[in-house]
Amino acid sequence: MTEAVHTQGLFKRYGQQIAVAGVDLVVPAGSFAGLVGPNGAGKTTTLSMITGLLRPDGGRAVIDGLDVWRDPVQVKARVGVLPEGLRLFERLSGRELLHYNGRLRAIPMAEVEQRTEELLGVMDLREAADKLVVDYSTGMRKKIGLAAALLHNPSVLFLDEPFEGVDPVSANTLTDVLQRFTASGSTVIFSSHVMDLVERLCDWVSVMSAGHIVAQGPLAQVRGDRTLNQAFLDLVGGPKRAGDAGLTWLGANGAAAEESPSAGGER
Ligand SMILES: Nc1ncnc2c1ncn2[C@@H]1O[C@H](COP(=O)(O)OP(=O)(O)OP(=O)(O)O)[C@@H](O)[C@H]1O
Repeated sequence: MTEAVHTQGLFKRYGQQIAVAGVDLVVPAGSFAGLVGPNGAGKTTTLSMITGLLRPDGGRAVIDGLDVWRDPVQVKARVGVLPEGLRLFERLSGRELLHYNGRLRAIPMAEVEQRTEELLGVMDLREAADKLVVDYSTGMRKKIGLAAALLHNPSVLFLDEPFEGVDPVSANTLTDVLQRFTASGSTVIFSSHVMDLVERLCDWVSVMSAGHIVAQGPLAQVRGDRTLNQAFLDLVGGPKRAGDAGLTWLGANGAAAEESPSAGGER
């Protein structure tokens, strides 16, 4: 198995809080891989360390055989990233943003222009191409961010919650683009909370909980004879029943209103 990504003992601490507690993540080349885990499991911190955005306190991350923190320039040429809390140049139009990214990547201008038009078309952003990014909707921002991440044809694409805020039609478009991308041997790694989506798209899954990888492998192996959602709940230990947390007062409006003297019919 050729590995697109692997990490060894990746570790990050924020004060007393251990966010990532020695993660060995493996993703085979050509996979459509899902990184799943509950809120606060350490997914974003892990992806940030693997993509060279956040320096680990320990361990190493390797992409296409290159150490992310020793060969940062070579690694960054090979990866595309759609990070959480995407920051874009708001005063550029969508088209200008893609041109700018292409020039940053030293792609010849004629090539940049051709790729830009194709990506704008596929993402259904042609009509909005000359609009400033500041005026884009959440879903449009995701799509232009993904287009920017794809423009240099990376070998590995990292996406943090790529489908959040994206309408179903656009989500289908994004899915098509990403499936075409992996079919040609490139690798997609995305984090998500939407188990149905991960189950539908991914052939490889890594499950994180409390800073650790608790399961990892081909989808069929991680899922077993359960749905991925059930496997996830079994692995991370959920769900908590609302009654356990109290909340006896919640939703009692009708009953309270009937019992309340001020609501009664005595006048
Ligand atoms: N900059 C920071 N400073 C302090 N603690 C942080 C910081 N970033 C993350 N953490 C903590 O690290 C842990 C992992 O956070 P992270 O954002 O990686 O989780 P996640 O799995 O991506 O969560 P979510 O699904 O909610 O996005 C959490 O406990 C979080 O509070």
